[in-house]
Amino acid sequence: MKFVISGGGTGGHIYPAIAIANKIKHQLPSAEILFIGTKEGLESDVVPNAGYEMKHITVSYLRRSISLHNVKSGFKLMKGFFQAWRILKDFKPDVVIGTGGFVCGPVLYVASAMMGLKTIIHEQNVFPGLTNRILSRHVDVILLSFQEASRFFRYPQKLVYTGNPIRDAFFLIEDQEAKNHYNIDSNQPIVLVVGGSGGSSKLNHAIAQLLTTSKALNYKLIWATGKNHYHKVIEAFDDEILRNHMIIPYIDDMPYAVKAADIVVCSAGAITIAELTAAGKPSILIPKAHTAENHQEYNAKAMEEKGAAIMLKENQLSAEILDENIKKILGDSKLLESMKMASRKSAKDDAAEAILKEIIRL
Ligand SMILES: CC(=O)N[C@H]1[C@@H](OP(=O)(O)OP(=O)(O)OC[C@H]2O[C@@H](n3ccc(=O)[nH]c3=O)[C@H](O)[C@@H]2O)O[C@H](CO)[C@@H](O)[C@@H]1O
Repeated sequence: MKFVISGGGTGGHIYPAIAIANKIKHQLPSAEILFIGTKEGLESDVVPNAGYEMKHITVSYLRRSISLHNVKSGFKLMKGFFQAWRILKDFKPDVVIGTGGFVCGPVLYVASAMMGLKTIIHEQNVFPGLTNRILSRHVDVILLSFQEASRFFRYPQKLVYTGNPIRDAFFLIEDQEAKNHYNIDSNQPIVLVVGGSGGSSKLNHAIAQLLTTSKALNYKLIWATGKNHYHKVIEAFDDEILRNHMIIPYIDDMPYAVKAADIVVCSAGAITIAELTAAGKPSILIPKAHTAENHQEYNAKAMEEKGAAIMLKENQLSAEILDENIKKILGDSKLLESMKMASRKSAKDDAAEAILKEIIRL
C-alpha cells in the first residue's frame, strides 16, 4: 500500500506525522510512504533524518487586505496546488494523511476535493488550526486528540478520538540508558529546558538570567534554545557556564533528552506534553502567550490540575521564580514521585495504534 503524509512548519505538526509513519512501517513493512513538505520548514531536516523520502511544494498565506503580497502569494499558492497534484498523480497513494500546518492545505485539498482520494487529518490541539478547519469539509476522517475539540467541527460522523501519536522511543528508553547516552555520570539532577520546536524568547531570557546571576546551581541543564535564538543566547555566557551545562540550538534526539531529565521546564505545546506524559516526567509548564485561543494555557492548566505540572504564566516568569519552583520539586522526593506518577497516568499510550486502525479501515 502507498501513503502520502503531509504536515509541517513546526515540530508539533511534524513529529506526529513521523510517529504515524513509524507505526505504518512497523505494521505494514512493505508500505511505501512519501512525505510532502516545504523546503524552508523544519520538516526538510527532520523527515529525511527520520529515514523518510520527502517531496517539496511551495506554500504561502494570504493577508486579510488587498496588497501586492496577496498577488504574489496567490501565484505561489496556485503553484503549490499544481505541485501537490503532480506528486499525488505520479505516486498514486491509497490514503493521504495530513497532520496540520500550511503545507498540508494544498496537499489534502487536492487529494480530497479534486482527486477523490481517501483522506484523513489529525488535529493535535483542543482548538483546531485554520488549515484543518478548512479541510474538515472535504476529508473522509478527522482524528482528534481531545474530545473537547469535537465542538469546533461541523461533521460529527467524521470524528474519531485517538489522542496524540508520539514516537515509541518515549515509552521504551529507560532513564538510566538516556543518562548514559549523554555521559551523565554525576548525581546532579538534570533539568531539561525547551521552548517548543522554535524555542521561546521569554523562557530563554529567564534561564539566561538564572545562569548569570546564580552560578552555583545544584542541577545541570540540558537546554535547547531554539535554532534562531542560539547565538544571541550564548553571547552572554562564560566558559564555565558553557562547560557546566549542555546548551544547544536544537535537540535531535528528544526521547533521550526527556528520559534523562528529572524535570522538564518547557512551553505547553500538545505534542511536548504527550511526550512528557509517556515518559512520566514532572514539569514546569510555561504556556506561550498569544497562541490561537490561548490553547497552551488550557493544556498547561489541565496538567496542573492532574498534579503532573506546575504552570507559570509568561508574564510572571523570572529567574527567581523558576529557580524556586525547580528547587521545590527537586527538593521534595514525595512531591517529585507524585508528579511523576500523575504525569505517567495522563499518557494516552495507544494513540498511534488507534490512528493506524482508522487508516486501515479507510
Ligand atoms: C506557538 C504555537 O502555536 N505552538 C504550537 C506548535 O508548537 P510546537 O511546534 O512547539 O509543538 P510542541 O511543543 O507540541 O512539539 C514540539 C515537538 O518538537 C520536538 N522538539 C522540540 C525542540 C527540540 O529541540 N527538539 C525537538 O525534537 C519535541 O520533542 C516535540 O515533538 O504545535 C503544537 C501542536 O500542534 C501546539 O500545541 C503548539 O501550541
